[in-house]
Amino acid sequence: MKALEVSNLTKSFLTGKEEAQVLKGIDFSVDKGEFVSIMGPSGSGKSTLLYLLGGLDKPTGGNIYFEGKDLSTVKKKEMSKLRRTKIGFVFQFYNLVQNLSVEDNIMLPIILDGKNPRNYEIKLTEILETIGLSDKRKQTPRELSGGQQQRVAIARALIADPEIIFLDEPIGNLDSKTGKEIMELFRKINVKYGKTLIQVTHSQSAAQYGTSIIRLVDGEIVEQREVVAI
Ligand SMILES: Nc1ncnc2c1ncn2[C@@H]1O[C@H](COP(=O)(O)OP(=O)(O)OP(=O)(O)O)[C@@H](O)[C@H]1O
Repeated sequence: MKALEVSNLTKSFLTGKEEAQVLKGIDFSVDKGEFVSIMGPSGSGKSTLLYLLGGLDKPTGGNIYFEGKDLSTVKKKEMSKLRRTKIGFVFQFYNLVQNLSVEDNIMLPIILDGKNPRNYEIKLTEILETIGLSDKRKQTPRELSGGQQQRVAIARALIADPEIIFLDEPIGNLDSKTGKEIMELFRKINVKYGKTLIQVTHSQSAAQYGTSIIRLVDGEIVEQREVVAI
């Protein structure tokens, strides 16, 4: 079963009178349970592609099928619901709410979805254990290291049990040892929990944790290959 299918996807931005075509007809698909890394030079369109796939922005042309559903037919309200329930995001700079505790940050998608956080207590405890922050649940983000803050962001992405998680340079702000630990955690989330992951990364070693690599150059896919375990 396909998690995502993309067909002839294009995206242009208008800056002043100039129209810049950033994505020039992208085609690929992602199976459920895959861990795809999108790589390529700065400005090649990686983040733009990730935001389109995650429904954070709209394409200029082409189609994105999310579990077979054409996103262009999904209304705004339904799209927000889809993002809250089926999609998780992890960003380079964590995007945590500074004055909320670790557990409240993690519960945010549940509260925003109008659900009762009490029903998620057991899940929260399990996730805190998985990410290794059971003893930090009452602390606030500024009391945590960068790696710990990224773990909280990962927990927040997991709490609603999404189908697919998008990662935008998830270890771009971390030292190499911490980055490795975070990548191990993503591998576990992929293999043990069967989540589909799509990451944008500049790091060849981070890409090696995935199952396949898509290389973008100047808004086009120039290479698509399986990751061979070394
Ligand atoms: N909202 C926007 N308005 C205008 N131009 C944009 C917008 N977003 C992105 N671009 C342009 O699209 C191009 C691709 O940007 P994008 O951020 O997708 O690249 P990237 O491959 O992720 O780069 P990096 O590795 O540096 O993050 C760039 O030239 C950028 O200036």
